Amino acid sequence: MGTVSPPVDYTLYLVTDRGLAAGRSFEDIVREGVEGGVTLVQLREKDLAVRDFVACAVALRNLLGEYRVPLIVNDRVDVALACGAAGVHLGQDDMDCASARRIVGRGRIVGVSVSCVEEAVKAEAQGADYLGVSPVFSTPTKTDTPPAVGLEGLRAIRMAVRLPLVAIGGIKAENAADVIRAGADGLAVVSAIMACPEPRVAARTLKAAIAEARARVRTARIG
Ligand SMILES: Cc1ncc(COP(=O)(O)OP(=O)(O)O)c(N)n1
Ligand SMILES: Cc1ncsc1CCOP(=O)(O)O
Ligand SMILES: [Mg+2]
Repeated sequence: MGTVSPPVDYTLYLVTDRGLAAGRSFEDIVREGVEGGVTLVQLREKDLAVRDFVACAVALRNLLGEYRVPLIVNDRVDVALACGAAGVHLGQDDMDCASARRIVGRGRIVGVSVSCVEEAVKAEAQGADYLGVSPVFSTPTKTDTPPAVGLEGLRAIRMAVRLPLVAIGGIKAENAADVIRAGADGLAVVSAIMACPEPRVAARTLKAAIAEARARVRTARIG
């Protein structure tokens, strides 16, 4: 398993999509999300030239540095290294986890998207730091995905691996408790914060839902 210091808080993971900014400043949305309780941010850019991707990543890393919130870069190991990000997130069609680990070493986070037990077990064996269980629910934000794994699929992956699990896909405050109960350590969201007119409130609401669900899980374990 990869080791990262200091420990990463996966509780509320904001994955960016500037297409959802709707005329607002992308940086302001991220800032408000962080002020509302986002604990980790992933820069997800699909259309930027690599030079612009790096520039954007450096700017975001500087912004997040004010709050001591780590930055993860989606898809690109080179961009993650170039901007001094805390880590990189890789899907099943991106660079494989073992190769990425060889490049970034032990001091950076490598996250891997998984949608079944087999992928989860493999990513754990290859040294991933966390898994993005993806998608838990189908979502208009990303449609080129495997079928949604649902709460049952998430539970099965929880039983199979020890790594922190971040649930992504269709996560909202309304289903946050179910997802935490099914075994997620954290929730990753795009539209629930990026498309919300009040990102600070959205983050706060999600954070409260997670805290309450965790407290209930703890109580149920004791009782
Ligand atoms: C936390 C997290 N989990 C899953 C994904 C999806 O990654 P991937 O399958 O590579 O798809 P793209 O995001 O690259 O379109 C993610 N980005 N973050
Ligand atoms: C990036 C990504 N990977 C799997 S689903 C998804 C999008 C999640 O978006 P939303 O939180 O708006 O459902
Ligand atoms: Mg990817």
